[in-house]
Amino acid sequence: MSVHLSAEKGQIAETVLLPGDPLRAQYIAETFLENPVQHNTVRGMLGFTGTYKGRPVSVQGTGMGIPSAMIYINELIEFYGCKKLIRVGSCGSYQESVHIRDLVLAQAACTDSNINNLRFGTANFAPIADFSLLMRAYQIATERGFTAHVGNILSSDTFYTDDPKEYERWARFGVLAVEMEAAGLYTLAAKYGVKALGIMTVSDHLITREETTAEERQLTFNQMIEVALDAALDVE
Ligand SMILES: O=P(O)(O)O[C@H]1O[C@H](CO)[C@@H](O)[C@H]1O
Ligand SMILES: O=c1cc[nH]c(=O)[nH]1
Repeated sequence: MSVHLSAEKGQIAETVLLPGDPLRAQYIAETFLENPVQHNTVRGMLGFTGTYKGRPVSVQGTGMGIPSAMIYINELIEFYGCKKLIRVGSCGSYQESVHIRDLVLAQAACTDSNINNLRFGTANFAPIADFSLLMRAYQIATERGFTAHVGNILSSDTFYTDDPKEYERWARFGVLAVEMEAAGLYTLAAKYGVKALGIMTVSDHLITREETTAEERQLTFNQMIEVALDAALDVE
């Protein structure tokens, strides 16, 4: 076991889906995986391993925010040897053209977190998705008629902001949506030379103020999961 995960070495697959919400991890395992076995309950951050179309796949909750997610991602890569990590999360839209329940495939992730200033000082590192996973995910989404947007997102350290219009400065530069983990995932994937992608479903809209329910965020978003699983299967 690693510091925050109780699985034995070899019990977690090379491909891992990473929802922030541990109950979404359970839903994914029970809905999409064959023979899922729970491999983690430490801190209630549920993790499962099963098969998808006969191939081993794990799903591990990461909690909310870059610091929490990076703990799990670090241990998954360093201790368990995970090689394809796909975040399946919710996000808030920053653009009129990106509607609730649409998919956002994060080509890159800006951040207001200090994680990379700690590494690179005043220089900026650009956290980006694995191109093969990104391309395949986009192909699968469009083949199935899902609405998918590819572009830049913001991984923010804050969910609640003092200024409700703060999103405008990011939106002006084409940022599609906000969530709280992808920049951390992409940074660690670059550091360790593994493949990563963030696929998010729009759960709420910063401009129109439309939103999905907590139950939807926990239990639905099936299009995103299908795209993540099939893209992972198709990319070596
Ligand atoms: O739905 P998840 O995957 O948790 O993702 C988003 O939702 C949480 C905030 O409500 C943050 O973790 C954010 O990134
Ligand atoms: O981090 C997030 C996730 C969903 N919606 C938001 O506004 N922010």
